[in-house]
Amino acid sequence: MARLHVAVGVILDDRQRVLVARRAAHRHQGGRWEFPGGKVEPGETVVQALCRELEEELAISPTRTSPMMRIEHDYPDRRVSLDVHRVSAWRGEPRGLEGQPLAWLRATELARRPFPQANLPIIRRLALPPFLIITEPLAPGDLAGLARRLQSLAVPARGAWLQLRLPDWDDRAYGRALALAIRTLGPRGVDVTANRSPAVARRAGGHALHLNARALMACEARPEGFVRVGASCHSPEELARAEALGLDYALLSPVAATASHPRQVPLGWERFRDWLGRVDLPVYALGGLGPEALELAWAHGAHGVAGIRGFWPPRGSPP
Ligand SMILES: Nc1nc2c([nH]c(=O)n2[C@@H]2O[C@H](COP(=O)(O)OP(=O)(O)OP(=O)(O)O)[C@@H](O)[C@H]2O)c(=O)[nH]1
Ligand SMILES: [Mg+2]
Repeated sequence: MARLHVAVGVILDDRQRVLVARRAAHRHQGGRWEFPGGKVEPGETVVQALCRELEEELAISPTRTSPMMRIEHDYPDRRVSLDVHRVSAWRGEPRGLEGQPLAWLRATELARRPFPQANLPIIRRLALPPFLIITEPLAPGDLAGLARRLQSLAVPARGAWLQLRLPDWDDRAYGRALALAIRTLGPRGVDVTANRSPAVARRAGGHALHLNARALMACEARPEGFVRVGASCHSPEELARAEALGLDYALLSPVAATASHPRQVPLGWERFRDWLGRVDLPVYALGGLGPEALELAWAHGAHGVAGIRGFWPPRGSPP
């Protein structure tokens, strides 16, 4: 059975909602929801096919696309290869030209609708927000200062999570900081990831864990008891280890020059794209980048942007 090559569009608005459509009952995987798209015709590139399908099905013309992932899936009656691209800008107002119902859904809402089995990796990937905000250095034990900084955080409309990175704090103070961050940011929709030993993270109520490159390379297996585990990487070997351990994401740095690590040689975007292309893992670009770099990061294969300075208001500015 020949594999069907399909161009699939993850159409994202500026609040990170995704446009989905319901497939007509009589079609393959009928009645389920889908990301709009269709078969790549002979002689077409994937992006050309995607643009044609979105014109035919939704009356929109994509003006900005970026590669997101590729999925091979075997149904009992059909083998498909989904070439998934983000669509982050387009001309026109989407309409269901084939009479198909449409809906704009947040990542958390996708999981509640029936999708074809092949789409599950897309839905899992969209559950990771595009921004990962890392805490700035802070005087050890200064919980009041941390509370003020967390209050001042302007959460991007596309969604973000926070990595609590306080390497100078001892375990006891770190545990209190983690509990405080979860309490403060949880209600604002910002998930908090601990950058500490699994035991300290668990004791403070943390459910997501981040490993630095040294901890990653020392790990024999994925740490247990966390809904999400990721790692900092600076080389293809470290990325390969993160993938082999079954981690959920990686940070790859430094993409550009940074004030916090002035002696490290930046990777540049071309090497960044080359390295992340060797693994099947969502990778955040880190190093000298702020939220404005998101489209550039997407264009180079990244899942999103991680950073410190570009995400926090200047110190001393009004809350
Ligand atoms: N468009 C789309 N197709 C998907 C998704 N997930 C998935 O398994 N598929 C499968 O990919 C195949 C091709 O998609 P399609 O039916 O949209 O193809 P098309 O627009 O060219 O339609 P046509 O068959 O009416 O010519 C179908 O077997 C479909 O079940 C998805 O999210 N979007
Ligand atoms: Mg279609």
